[in-house]
Amino acid sequence: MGEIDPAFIQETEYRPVFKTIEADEEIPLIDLSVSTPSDTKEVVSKIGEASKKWGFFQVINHGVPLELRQKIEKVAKEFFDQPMEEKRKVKRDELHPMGYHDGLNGYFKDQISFARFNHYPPCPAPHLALGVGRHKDGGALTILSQDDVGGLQIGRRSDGEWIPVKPIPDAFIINIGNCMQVWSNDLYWSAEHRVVVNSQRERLSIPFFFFPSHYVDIKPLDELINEQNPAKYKEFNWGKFFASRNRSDYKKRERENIQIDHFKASE
Ligand SMILES: O=C(O)CCC(=O)C(=O)O
Ligand SMILES: [Fe+2]
Repeated sequence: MGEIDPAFIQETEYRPVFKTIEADEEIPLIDLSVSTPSDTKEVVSKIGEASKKWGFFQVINHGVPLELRQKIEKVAKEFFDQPMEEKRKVKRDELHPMGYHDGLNGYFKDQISFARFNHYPPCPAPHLALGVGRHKDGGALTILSQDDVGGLQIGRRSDGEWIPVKPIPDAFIINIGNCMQVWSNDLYWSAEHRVVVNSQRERLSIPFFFFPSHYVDIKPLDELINEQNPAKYKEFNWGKFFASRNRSDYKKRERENIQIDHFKASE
């Protein structure tokens, strides 16, 4: 285990505090197996409640074959086990904010959704650093596969307390992104989250970010808006919002990343 890259060292106020968090609450675990219409109704209602209260939930019995997931994890591990100079060839930088990116022969021409492979090596100073700093996912929805190591924490909607997300074998974590929060006019919540690291074990996670097409303009849905519930956001263009977030990821020390709060109607 070598030196810690200064880019990962957090300002004092953002460093993780390793107190034992009494898990007085956890994000909901939702079983997606249904056999009757009333089961479906119940699942839909649980997803709605979880999206309001937490903006995060885990699902089991999702229908994605375990072997497929294991195959993807194996390939990811092979990639991260390569020498650093090989991996550097696909490094993200300001000119190539997406790093290595496969356009899949244009099959997803208007689609800008993508999967990311996050690798967190053991860290010599977990109390100074974060694997991923606090942020909200910008898109519509994220589906995250994590291994059994743990480290993801989410800011509870009610009080901002950091709550760990327990690894559950073969579950997927689903979280609401910024677009969904705006479409629902703040009914559903795009929760802040971060990743703490540890000095013992490496960790792998694979989020899939569902994004609208770049030309889509985002605003609260008309059917949710009325005099009692006025639009809480001004319209903004998703492609521009995303591009600007991507660029400012590389300047985070100088400038705050653009957030949906900047489009609040009252401002
Ligand atoms: O590694 C994780 O558990 C979450 C990563 C994450 O939040 C992200 O890539 O946006
Ligand atoms: Fe995230």
